[in-house]
Amino acid sequence: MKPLFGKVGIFGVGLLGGSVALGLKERFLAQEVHAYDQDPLALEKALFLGVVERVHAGLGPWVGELELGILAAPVGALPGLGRALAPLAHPQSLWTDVGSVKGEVVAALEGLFPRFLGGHPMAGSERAGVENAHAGLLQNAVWVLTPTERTAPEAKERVRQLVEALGAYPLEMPPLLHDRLVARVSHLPYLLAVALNRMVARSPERDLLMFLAAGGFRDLTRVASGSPRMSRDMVVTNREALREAVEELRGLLLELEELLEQPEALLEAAEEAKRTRDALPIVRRSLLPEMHDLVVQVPDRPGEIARVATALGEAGVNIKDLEVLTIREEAGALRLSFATREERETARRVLARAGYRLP
Ligand SMILES: NC(=O)C1=CN([C@@H]2O[C@H](COP(=O)(O)OP(=O)(O)OC[C@H]3O[C@@H](n4cnc5c(N)ncnc54)[C@H](O)[C@@H]3O)[C@@H](O)[C@H]2O)C=CC1
Ligand SMILES: O=C(O)C(=O)Cc1ccc(O)cc1
Repeated sequence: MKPLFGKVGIFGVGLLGGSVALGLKERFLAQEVHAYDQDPLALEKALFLGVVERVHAGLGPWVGELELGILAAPVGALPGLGRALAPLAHPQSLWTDVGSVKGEVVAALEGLFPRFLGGHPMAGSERAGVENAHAGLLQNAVWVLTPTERTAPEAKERVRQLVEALGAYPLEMPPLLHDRLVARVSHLPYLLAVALNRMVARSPERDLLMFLAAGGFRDLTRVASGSPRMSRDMVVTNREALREAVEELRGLLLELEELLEQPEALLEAAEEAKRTRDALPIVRRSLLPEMHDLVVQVPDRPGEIARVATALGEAGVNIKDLEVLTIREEAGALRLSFATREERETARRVLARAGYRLP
């Protein structure tokens, strides 16, 4: 059977580029996957890890052989990369990107390639580089696509096919709406993570603070561990929308500061926050069908996940998703997801009988 695409090129083979390449490979979606990166070490790793078939340290005639090109370098590098690629690209070739910001990027790229559609997979991790890439990163992820009046309908159809074939859910919206929304749910949280870490780093009590930082600080600041260059480009390129979001947050913080003198009103705010947070479907999997979660406390020692999985397996209960919630060193918790309420209740009984604590 013929794969969905002929030769595919990945431009910037880091966490995202590598994950797309692995998805193409695992699902037999491309005849051959080529990669270009400005960092020779990234290319070496991509080849060594078997993420792509061919690597190129420079752009050249090989680009003209591609049916599909995917730009996966940091947002600030995308327009320049596009300008270097456009004269080499086949006129019929299809182009897309995975950049975290769409307005400026789409405006720059859609003028360069006759068949272009901007994209942004809402999936990621706080680890950078191709060595952390895996196809599962994109599976079940919401993948925003940002067509404009200039987008060729057939280009849109082909990129949608790509996204669906990679196991993700395409969601269309205009580029600027995308930027306003992700400013609030992704870029502002990143900036906050930088601010919180900066507060600790600059404190004369830095060492003590580091020692005391528990789950809350870690959870809230996780995204600061990602690629600094990628994240810096993301917030700078989306600065207009982000400024608005920062302004909104500033107002909210002032409001909450005042509520410190009104405990009843603050309790209401806390309850509202809990309702909102608890209603998030499943973090990073927002358009998935409803899942039924169970959190189980486990001692931090070898074999615990296996014991939980075996107990459930023997009872015929299928675990659909699993997340390790590393809260403390001596104990942690697992979030287990099941397809049905019945399976979750069976799991609850099985694990309680096996002596596990279910908070
Ligand atoms: N990290 C994440 O969680 C997510 C990132 N994105 C977007 O994906 C893109 C890539 O980010 P990551 O894979 O996380 O970063 P990364 O740092 O893991 O990989 C970026 C790669 O691009 C290469 N690169 C930099 N400048 C280049 C240039 N001018 N030409 C060719 N290659 C170049 C780097 O050497 C590196 O190998 C960014 O546009 C980012 O906004 C989108 C969704 C999630
Ligand atoms: O790890 C996470 O949860 C993230 O939120 C990472 C991330 C970084 C950049 C994006 O454009 C999208 C997601």
